Amino acid sequence: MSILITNIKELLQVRETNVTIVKGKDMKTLPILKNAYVLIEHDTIVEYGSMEDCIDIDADEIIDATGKIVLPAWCDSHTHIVYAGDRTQEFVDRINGLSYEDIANRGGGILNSAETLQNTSEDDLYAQASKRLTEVVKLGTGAIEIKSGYGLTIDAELKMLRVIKRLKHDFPISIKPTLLAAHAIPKEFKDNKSGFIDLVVNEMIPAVAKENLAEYIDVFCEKGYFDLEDTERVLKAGIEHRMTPKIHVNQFNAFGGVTLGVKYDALSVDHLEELNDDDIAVLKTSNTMPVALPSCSYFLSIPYSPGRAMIDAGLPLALATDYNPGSTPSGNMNFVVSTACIKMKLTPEEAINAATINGAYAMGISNLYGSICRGKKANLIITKELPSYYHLPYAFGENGIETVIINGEKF
Ligand SMILES: N=CN[C@@H](CCC(=O)O)C(=O)O
Ligand SMILES: [Zn+2]
Repeated sequence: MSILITNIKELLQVRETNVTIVKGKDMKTLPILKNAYVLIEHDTIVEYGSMEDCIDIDADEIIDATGKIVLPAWCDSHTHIVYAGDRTQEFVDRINGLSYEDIANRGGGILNSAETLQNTSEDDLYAQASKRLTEVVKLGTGAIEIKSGYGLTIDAELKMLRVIKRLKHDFPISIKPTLLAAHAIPKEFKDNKSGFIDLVVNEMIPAVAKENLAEYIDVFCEKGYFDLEDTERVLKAGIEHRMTPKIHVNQFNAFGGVTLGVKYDALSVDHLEELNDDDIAVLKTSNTMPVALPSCSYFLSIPYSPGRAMIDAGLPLALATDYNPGSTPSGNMNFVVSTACIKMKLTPEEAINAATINGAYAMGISNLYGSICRGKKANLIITKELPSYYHLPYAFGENGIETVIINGEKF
């Protein structure tokens, strides 16, 4: 099967060499080809170029993209898309004055989602997650990371990870599974946090590793959740079981989580709404990708991660949704890109780099995803007719996407 996309008004993120990360001022550059074509064979981008050179190319299907933009599908490197039910009541409680912290302190929040998930069958959980995943792929997501963390018991964490495994099997997009056992302290361990860490380290991580269900190990390193010592214990155990750290840090407080992540060579450190100069300095010495989650800031009305300062300091930056029932009930990467431009002052070029190639880096797949490059996977977005690619972040809330191609097939 081959597809030839012709007359593309603007072909974005075209890379002649297989660039796998973009940092600092290079993020301002988004290579673009005007009046272009792309040729896909099976699941791979095999050629692209100017329409002037598109002669004698035949394909099983030709898509005329006159007036339209083509770009790599979004790479969403941080989600909790496998969850049960919703937290709409907490949403209303927050409108009426409670904070995210107040809700967690009275036993709601993550514990609320964990209770619902524990009482949901694996099939039902799969059905709920698969509906969400279908929707986000239609919104242009072509690779995604999915975390556990609403189980908090061995059985329920395994249930979540098995659902992720089924999604991986049933969907054409790339899915990366993460074990986030240390997401909140279960009620039964309220006064025995170290007992819960023992359970995570001695039982959950080995059980998950035995079934090979997670590539990454995550911890919610935050005041009231897990401190540096807890985080270090979990990361070490994960690494011993061949999982790479990829952690939640600095959402509400900056107290050394970034340095710890870098010490253990985390693939990414995510959230970073509260970031200080030391954090930026240590990230500069590392291969760790900082990941910002602007829809979480929007939904919780908390500060936005200082993406502008990070890029100006020479760092790379990735953008992801954080799709989850409590802090970000949205998996729309288009909104993330818009919000990063509007609220974090990223240029459209920086935001698109952050949501494609750098998002792929934060999932360890930027050799195959995140740019238009010969030999890379054919995961592409074709927009509706648009005046220019600026309209993607500018016309926030509008769905500019017409077609999504995943692995060389229309989704
Ligand atoms: N902050 C920790 N975990 C999720 C939210 C969890 C929840 O509220 O359900 C996040 O990344 O925002
Ligand atoms: Zn998260």
